[in-house]
Amino acid sequence: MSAPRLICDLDGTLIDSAASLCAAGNALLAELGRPPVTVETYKTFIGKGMDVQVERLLAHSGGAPEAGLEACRRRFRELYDPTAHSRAYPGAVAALRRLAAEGWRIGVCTQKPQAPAWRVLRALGFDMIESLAGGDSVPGALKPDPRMLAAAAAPLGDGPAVYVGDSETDAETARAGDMPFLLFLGGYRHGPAEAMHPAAVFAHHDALPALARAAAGLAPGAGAA
Ligand SMILES: O=C(O)COP(=O)(O)O
Ligand SMILES: [Mg+2]
Repeated sequence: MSAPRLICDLDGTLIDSAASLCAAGNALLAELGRPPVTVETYKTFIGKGMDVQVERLLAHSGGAPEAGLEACRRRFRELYDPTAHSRAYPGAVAALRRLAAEGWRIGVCTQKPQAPAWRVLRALGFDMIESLAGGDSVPGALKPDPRMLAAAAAPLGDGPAVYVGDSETDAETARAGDMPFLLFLGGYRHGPAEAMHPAAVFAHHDALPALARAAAGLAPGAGAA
């Protein structure tokens, strides 16, 4: 059988990155002479990519400044350091290592541009990731466009594929891409989990390998070999 494939969202699923995004947002606000926002507030801006985050942040803090939205988006990218204040969720690296050792092929599908996404994955020990589709991978497409999921999955062969994410956008992406969806409850979703109709939910990444096997239709403990 072809190797099973696990496609993972990044922010709020593999890494807790809200503090690093919030730090860039607050540095931008400081340059504009505006007061900072809390990480909890910043989490409500996450889900549709960095450009939308900046738009929502500025709308929250008084509207687009004279410099213009595009200039602020560019400045945000310059200020953003994906490795500062980011951490892997407990057990996330171990869960993916375990699946990779069983023969799974693993990719990432994120709204974050590819360069900072690869940087933070390498910095936090996700060396089993083989493919990545980012916000700048498919021209004009962000999740929930299923071309994003296809771009992450295609380099990994043609085995059964499962998508794991944390947000409403991820649930829609999985539906559009016709993949079973596993929902991590500790990320940045904006509403109740039930409304997203996941195949399964988990609160700690220790649970992920068994849920991924079940969602891919594999026997418990079975790998690709
Ligand atoms: O950038 C965002 O808004 C969300 O990023 P993600 O797709 O990695 O969760
Ligand atoms: Mg996410």
